[in-house]
Amino acid sequence: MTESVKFGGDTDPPTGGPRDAPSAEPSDEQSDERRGPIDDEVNSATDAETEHESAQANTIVEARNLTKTYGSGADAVTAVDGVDLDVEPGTAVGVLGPNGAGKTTTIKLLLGLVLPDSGEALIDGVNVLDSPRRGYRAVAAMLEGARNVYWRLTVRENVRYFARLGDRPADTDRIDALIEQVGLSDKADTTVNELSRGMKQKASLACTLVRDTPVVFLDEPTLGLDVESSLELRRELRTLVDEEERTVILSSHDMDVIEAVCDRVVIMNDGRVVADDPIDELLSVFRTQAYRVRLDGTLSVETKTALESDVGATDWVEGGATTRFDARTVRGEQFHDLLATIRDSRATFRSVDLLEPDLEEIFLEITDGGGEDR
Ligand SMILES: Nc1ncnc2c1ncn2[C@@H]1O[C@H](COP(=O)(O)OP(=O)(O)OP(=O)(O)O)[C@@H](O)[C@H]1O
Repeated sequence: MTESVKFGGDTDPPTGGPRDAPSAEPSDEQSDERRGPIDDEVNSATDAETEHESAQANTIVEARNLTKTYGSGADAVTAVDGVDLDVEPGTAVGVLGPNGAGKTTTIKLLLGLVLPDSGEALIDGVNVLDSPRRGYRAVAAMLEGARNVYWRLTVRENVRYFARLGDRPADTDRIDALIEQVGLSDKADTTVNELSRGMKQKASLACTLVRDTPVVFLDEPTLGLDVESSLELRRELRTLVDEEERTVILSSHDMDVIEAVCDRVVIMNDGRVVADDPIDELLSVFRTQAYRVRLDGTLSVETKTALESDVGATDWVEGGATTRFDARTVRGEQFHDLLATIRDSRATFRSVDLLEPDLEEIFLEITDGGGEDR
């Protein structure tokens, strides 16, 4: 969901004035999720009392020992298990993990959409459960793709509607610019239910970004987008962080998106945070350098087997008198061993090129294979 209204793929258009508190989207999670507009929020005096004196002065999103178990007894599933998180303003944090790792539940807990069994979530120092209205003022979120937008409204009507929910409503130019940015200018006056899935996703994104909130949560933002739109979105998200100092927290299975957008990566597995590092550090800690090797000549079966086990040689391309392979896991001095092995063979080097480290390999290594269904 994007934010402040009740969502549904084919819900009626909003008829009343905008409300500025989110509600959970329709789902089978009713017993666990907060429902409906949050009318019971206490007044600002109580808000002040509940305001968190953050130990981390420079933190805009905080999770403190968040834990959530769905179901009970033999059916109990601990989706989130003691998650701590501190996010600095003006950074982009990627949340990675295999299916069922607890990413979406963590985001819903941070948004106050799911009630934790224990722990607390704070946005801009405000406890989102105690003071949802104040917490949500700082946040826009897009969960589960296009379920947040009103399908019977046009793209422009949707974006305009969500724009009005902000403290500083976007003007027509900004609305048009956002619609153009997500590549929907020629569909601006088309009702959302006439759009393709990818276009619905784009409309949903425009609605999320239009409120100019300091914090933006995006769950799988590139799902359903074509390559060009996905690249454009990465640029847009990075601009939000670099030029507007907004904080972006996104979950994605798309490693390229995470690498392109995020300063930091949180990797989850079985409801726990198993790695939380600046992206560069993560890449270098696990860096086994990868090289593409081109040879004149061919290699014996024994040499190939040795290269496969020693330096992760893979993707063999052997044609006539040439050989090409990628050595995927070359650590430090192993590079010299690789050179020596080739020199001892009948082949000679044509070229050796450094390959970019692959975040996906790192992620799979950390999560021990990444779960059954990946
Ligand atoms: N409403 C619910 N009722 C019962 N179990 C749930 C509910 N929501 C999530 N779960 C379970 O909690 C665990 C974590 O789910 P969650 O959706 O948070 O993971 P995820 O990392 O976002 O997964 P994915 O990458 O597949 O979206 C899973 O085992 C899931 O089946």
